[in-house]
Amino acid sequence: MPFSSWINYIGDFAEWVSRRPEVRKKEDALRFGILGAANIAPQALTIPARSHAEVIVVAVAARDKERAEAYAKRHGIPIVHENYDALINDSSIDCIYNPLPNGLHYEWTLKALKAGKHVLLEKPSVSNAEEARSLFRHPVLQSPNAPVLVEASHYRFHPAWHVLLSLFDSKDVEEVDVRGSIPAGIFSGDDIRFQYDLAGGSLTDFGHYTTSAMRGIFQSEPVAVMSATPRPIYKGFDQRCDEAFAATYKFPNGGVGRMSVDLGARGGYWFPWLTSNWPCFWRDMPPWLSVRLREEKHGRQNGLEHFSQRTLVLNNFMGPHIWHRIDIVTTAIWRNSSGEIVEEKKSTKSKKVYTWPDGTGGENRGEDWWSTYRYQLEEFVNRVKGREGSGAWIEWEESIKQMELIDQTYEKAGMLLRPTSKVLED
Ligand SMILES: NC(=O)C1=CN([C@@H]2O[C@H](COP(=O)(O)OP(=O)(O)OC[C@H]3O[C@@H](n4cnc5c(N)ncnc54)[C@H](OP(=O)(O)O)[C@@H]3O)[C@@H](O)[C@H]2O)C=CC1
Ligand SMILES: O=C1OC[C@@H](O)[C@H](O)[C@H]1O
Repeated sequence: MPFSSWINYIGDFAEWVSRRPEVRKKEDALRFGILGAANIAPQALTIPARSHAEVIVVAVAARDKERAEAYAKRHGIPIVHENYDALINDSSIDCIYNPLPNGLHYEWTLKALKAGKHVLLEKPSVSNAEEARSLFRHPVLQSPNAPVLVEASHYRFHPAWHVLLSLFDSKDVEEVDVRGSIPAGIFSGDDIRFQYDLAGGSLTDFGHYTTSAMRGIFQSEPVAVMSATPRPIYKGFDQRCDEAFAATYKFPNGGVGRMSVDLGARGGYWFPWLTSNWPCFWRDMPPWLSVRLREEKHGRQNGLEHFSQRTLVLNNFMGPHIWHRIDIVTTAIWRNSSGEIVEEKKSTKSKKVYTWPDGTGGENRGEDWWSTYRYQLEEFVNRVKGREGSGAWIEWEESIKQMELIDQTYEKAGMLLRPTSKVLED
C-alpha cells in the first residue's frame, strides 16, 4: 500500500477518537456515487457525509470490481457498480463525486452531467483551459434546471478563508506569498500526480491551491507571469511532469504574487553532504500564505510622518480545520523629511476561526470540528436544494480562469500544456 493511502485512515481515526455518531438521514437525502476507489474520497466525502442529514453515499465503481468491493466494505458503501458508466447511469443516484485523475475529470464529469447528475468535481477541475471552457460553458449547464457542478477547492469553503479576506481590501495588496510542500517519499514517481497523460504535475496538483489562493487574495487575474521555474520529477519517471514549481506574477493593481510548491521536499538538515536527499518534514509545512498590504499614511506626529503597514499570515490555509492561525502584524513607522525610518513598532494579533462569525455564513454557522470538506459538502447540498447557504462558492468562470493561469504558467516555463481530452466537445 503506498504511503499516501494512509490518508484513508486518518479521518476514520479522528471520528473514532471523537466518538461522533452518524446523524439520522432525512427522507429526501441526496444519494451520492463515487467514481473510482480513490484515496481522497473518505476525507472529502464519506466522512463528511456521516454528519450530514441530507447526504448518503450509496455507491462506488472502480475499474476493478474486486477493488471496488473491498473499498465499499471498508467505507460502508452499499452498492458496487460494474463500472463507471453503470454508476453514472444508476437512476437512484442524484450526485456524483469525481475524484478520478485530473486527465479524466473532463470526460466523466460531462458524462455525469449529461446523465442529469449533480457533480462535485475534484480539483484541478480539468487538465487545461480548453477543457475548462468546454466543460463550464457547455450547453448541458445552460438550461434552467441544469445540474449543479462545482470544483472541490475545499479550502475556499472554510470560514477561516473568508475571515482572512474580510481583513483587507484587495486593491491594497502589494505582495502575496503562498507556499506548500510535501516531504519526499509520500508520493511515488509513478503516482497519478506525475503522469503527463493524466494531467499530472505539481502545478496542477498542489499548485492548484497556491495559485487559486493568490488569485483569490488579489480578487483579479495576473497581467503577466514574470517567472516560472519547474523542477522535473527525478529521472526514471515522466520528465514532462514537474515535481516542484515556483512562479511569480504581476497583478493589475501593481502587486506581485509568488507561489511555490514541492511534492518531494528534501534536505535542510545539518551535514548536507550526507543529508540533502533526506525527506524534509518542515519546509512550508503546513502550507501558509502571507499578504503584505501597502503602507497607509496617517499624517505628521512630532515632526515626523507617521505610516502603518499590515501583513496578514494564514498558517495552514489548506487544512484550517486541523489547525490554523491568522496573524495580523501591524508595523507603525515614523519617517523624517528625507523618508528615512526613524522609528518602527511591530504588534501582532492572532485569530482562529472554526465557524462562521455572527452575521455571516447563512442559517448554519457550522461546527468547530467541521473540516473544509464538510463545509464544502454543506454548500454543495445547499445549491442542489436551492438554498442560499453561506455564499462560499466557486463559480464556473472562476474555474476557467484558474485553468488559464495554470496554462500560462506552464507556457512561461516552456513546458507542454497538460493534454486535452480526446472526447473534447466544441
Ligand atoms: N481535495 C483534496 O484534498 C485532494 C484532492 N485530490 C484530487 O483527487 C483526485 C484523485 O486523487 P487521489 O485520491 O489522491 O488519487 P488516487 O490515485 O487514490 O485515486 C484516483 C482514482 O482514479 C482511478 N483511475 C481511473 N483511471 C486511472 C488511471 N488511468 N490511472 C490511475 N488511476 C485511475 C482509480 O480508480 P479505480 O479505483 O477505478 O482503479 C483511482 O481510485 C485528483 O484529481 C487529485 O488532484 C487528491 C488529494 C487531495
Ligand atoms: O490536498 C492536497 O494535498 C496533497 C496533494 O498532492 C493533493 O492532491 C492535494 O489536493
